[in-house]
Amino acid sequence: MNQSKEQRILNFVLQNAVRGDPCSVLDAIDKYCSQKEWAMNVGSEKGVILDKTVEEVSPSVALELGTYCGYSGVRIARRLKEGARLLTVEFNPEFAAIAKQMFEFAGVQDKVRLLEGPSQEVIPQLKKKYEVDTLDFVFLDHWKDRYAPDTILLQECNLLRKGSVLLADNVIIPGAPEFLNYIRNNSHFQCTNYPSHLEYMKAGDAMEKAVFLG
Ligand SMILES: O=C(NCCCCCn1ccnc1)c1cc(-c2ccc(F)cc2)cc(O)c1O
Ligand SMILES: [Mg+2]
Repeated sequence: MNQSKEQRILNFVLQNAVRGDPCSVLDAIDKYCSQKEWAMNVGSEKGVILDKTVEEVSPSVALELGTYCGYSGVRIARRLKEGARLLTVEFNPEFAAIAKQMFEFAGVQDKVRLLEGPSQEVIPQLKKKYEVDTLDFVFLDHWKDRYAPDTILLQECNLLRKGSVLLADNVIIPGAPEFLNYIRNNSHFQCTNYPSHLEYMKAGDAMEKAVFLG
């Protein structure tokens, strides 16, 4: 049975990166996906925006919606302070299996908890089942038509506190118009747009940061 693209990405990392070195894992994924096969990792250019936001927030508890192969999960986890943790949600079991191996190879598995399932089912479980009080940082990178409903769900579940930071990938390509419309017209959020480019391509993309004002 021939391999999936995601399996090929993982194999390239296992053969070309250094076990326990998150940066070498990120570099290997970026090398493979820019030279061999495009894949929907946030990539190195938008990755810098992600890095700076994580450093700024210095979250104790971070949530990622849309794990994929684990690229952004490794990117976030490598920047977390001692004792901080990342919860990452993936709907697709094949992607989740790849990401789990990616986290272990990168050596960030103790900081990352991979939750398999639809975000609309996982989010309401975060407080009771995963012992979350509130979320300091949320990276949205899953189905683009889920960004707005899941942002509403996070509020309904009292998972955001004054100062919680949301960062959304792909608000230009593929685009998240409903989310932008919702968040930019909501007085409880302070929004900032970060123009960039689609991962590994010249096409324009952007990330949107939204700070919850309580
Ligand atoms: O669809 C994307 N991500 C969600 C994948 C499924 C998430 C499943 N899931 C996980 C948890 N809950 C649900 C995505 C797409 C593109 C893209 C851009 C241009 C193009 F021509 C084709 C594709 C670029 C990205 O950066 C993306 O993130
Ligand atoms: Mg994305």
